[in-house]
Amino acid sequence: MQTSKFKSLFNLAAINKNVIRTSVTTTAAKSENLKPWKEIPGPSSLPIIGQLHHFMFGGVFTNMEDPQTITRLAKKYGPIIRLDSIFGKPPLIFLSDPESAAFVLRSENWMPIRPDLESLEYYRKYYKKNKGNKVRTTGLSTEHGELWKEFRSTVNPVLLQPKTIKLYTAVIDEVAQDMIDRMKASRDDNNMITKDFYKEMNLWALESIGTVALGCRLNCFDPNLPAESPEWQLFECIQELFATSYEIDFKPSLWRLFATPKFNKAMKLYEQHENLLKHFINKGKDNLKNKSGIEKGVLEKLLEINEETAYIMASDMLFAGVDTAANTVTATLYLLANNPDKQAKLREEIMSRSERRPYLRACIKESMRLMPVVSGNARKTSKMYNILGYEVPKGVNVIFAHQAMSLMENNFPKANEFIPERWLVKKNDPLYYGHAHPFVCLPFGFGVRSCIGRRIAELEMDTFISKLVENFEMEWFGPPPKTVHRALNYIMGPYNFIFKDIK
Ligand code: HEM
Repeated sequence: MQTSKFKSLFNLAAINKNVIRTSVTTTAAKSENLKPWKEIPGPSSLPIIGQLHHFMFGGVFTNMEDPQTITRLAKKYGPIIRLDSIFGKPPLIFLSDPESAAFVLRSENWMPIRPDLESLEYYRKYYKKNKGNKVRTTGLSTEHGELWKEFRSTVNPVLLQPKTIKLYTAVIDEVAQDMIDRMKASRDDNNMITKDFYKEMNLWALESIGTVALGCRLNCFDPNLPAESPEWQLFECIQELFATSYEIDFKPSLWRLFATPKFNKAMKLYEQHENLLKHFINKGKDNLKNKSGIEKGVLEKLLEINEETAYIMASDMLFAGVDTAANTVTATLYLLANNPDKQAKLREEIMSRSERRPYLRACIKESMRLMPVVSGNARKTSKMYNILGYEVPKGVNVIFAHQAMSLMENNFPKANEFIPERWLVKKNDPLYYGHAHPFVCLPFGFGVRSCIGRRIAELEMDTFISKLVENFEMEWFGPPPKTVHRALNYIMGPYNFIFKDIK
């Protein structure tokens, strides 16, 4: 039981509301001093339909895909916003107060529950079981409690060891070089990529994570790959899965009450994904027979635990590691193309061939602050909280609005500008990132449940972005690309990049 009390020590200036904060949070709070959950500000609620009308024409959630929705709501309602239960989905709270976020995230750090991909959880826990499959642990993305903890403790030593990740340096470099060659070959006379840029970045990310999760090159870049090949099917299946899961997991949907056509489609796609992964893991196992070198890679180590662990982890890596890396690279390229001075500075660092590349790291961090692929982390409360004077009950999904907080001037000065230097300058510089509360910007999540693929993602992105900057002078024309918020923030284009060869 959490008993400690935190006092709020700093001002909240960014929000239009005057919120006088006395205490932040405590689970042992005296509830008589707290305002009830229903009084938390938020869109109005009607009898029976609750807040549903706000999702309809003209409502604040009509355009849920607008990444600025939470910023707008925070301006209107303040740092804590309530959304009631709709169609069986648990109620939701958006928090844009970093100290409260810190308290909840820390308090939930023993066995955190992250509300996420509910339809995938259903597929893994119930749909498979109904078909006669034994299901013990379903994976990091979908498991909670003791089973999650046990599984995470088993796979942490495999995925978080720098020595193991380093083994992939050469093959990740090979994938990046192949993608550069593919991009060079697909430019028109104006040095613009003629292929679908969104797909291209996703192909790069799938090919990269495939080397780790499946222990083999998928060869997705092969221009002669037939549409019915397992490689292409896997790529298409992942894209479709994300679109379908968004429709039923993140938008109001009745699938929790009965099997809707979209729900049935999602189950079919999850099944197809599983079968394709098993095919590729078998290919990876064959590769292991001809392996040279004694150091064991991720697939080999996971297979040593058992085959189910290798499959579950591969599935999670492909779910969590493709769109995330692809969108982060696209965002970084856009920001570099739009800021030629920063791009030139980065090129200088890369061309120096120094092993340390602090400016590259700073550019990626800054891109994840300004245009994050994950707009907010989330936890389901395992107990009652006092947040900013309100009683927040157990079982509520709390979304920490990191994207909104990261773009507030009181957290990061010149918040809307791309300034990688803020991650490198000293304390006495007003731009120094450390002046912001550490829970404002958490692109890889927090604590024991933070991103297990972080090291792999960093290796992939560092390698690919370095090669891009080394090979191309990147320019951008026209307005910024459109970004839509689904489960993640997706950069949808138009992709007005120009990739000129470096002379
Ligand atoms: C730029 C790339 C990426 C970003 C920004 C990112 C971000 C995140 C975030 C925010 C979480 C939730 C953490 C939390 O709840 O505290 C997460 C979880 C996770 N990520 Fe990543 N991720 C990236 C790439 C990857 C890659 C390449 C993999 C593949 C290995 C991966 C695998 C996972 C898995 C399996 C989880 C669930 C962990 C758990 O619940 O125990 N991610 N990621």
